[in-house]
Amino acid sequence: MTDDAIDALFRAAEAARAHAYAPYSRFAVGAALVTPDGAVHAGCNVENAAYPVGACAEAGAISAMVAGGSRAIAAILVLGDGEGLCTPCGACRQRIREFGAEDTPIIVAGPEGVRRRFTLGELLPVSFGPENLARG
Ligand SMILES: O=c1ccn([C@H]2C[C@H](O)[C@@H](CO)O2)c(=O)[nH]1
Ligand SMILES: [Zn+2]
Repeated sequence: MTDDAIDALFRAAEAARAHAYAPYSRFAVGAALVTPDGAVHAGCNVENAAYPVGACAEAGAISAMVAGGSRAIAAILVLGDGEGLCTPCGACRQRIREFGAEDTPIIVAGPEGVRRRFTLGELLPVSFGPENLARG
């Protein structure tokens, strides 16, 4: 990925994160993904008074992608907060798996910029995906 492409994802995640609804955790997250044809979709976390009903930023970005007519993630960037790495939770790794590939970049950022790059294969090894259900 070019620096410009990563920059565009960072800015989209930043804009989405500004709208995060996280009154309970006070941990705002933004996520932005790019499809193979270059479309960028973003999402933020949306919490709920019934805590388990809250949704992650990555889930929002993926919903926006599917609603926009795309079904492939070329790369995804997650922008969190704090000192640590805001890597996608287990459920979101599986959500990314549905539309990604082993080598799909998952870029973890903080407010100051990119912190670390992973691939989906690193974060979700030996995964189960749509191919497992393919019938010949
Ligand atoms: O990758 C992550 C990690 C956490 N969260 C959200 C879920 C919850 O609203 C808050 C604290 O876990 O951050 C995300 O949206 N994405
Ligand atoms: Zn998640």
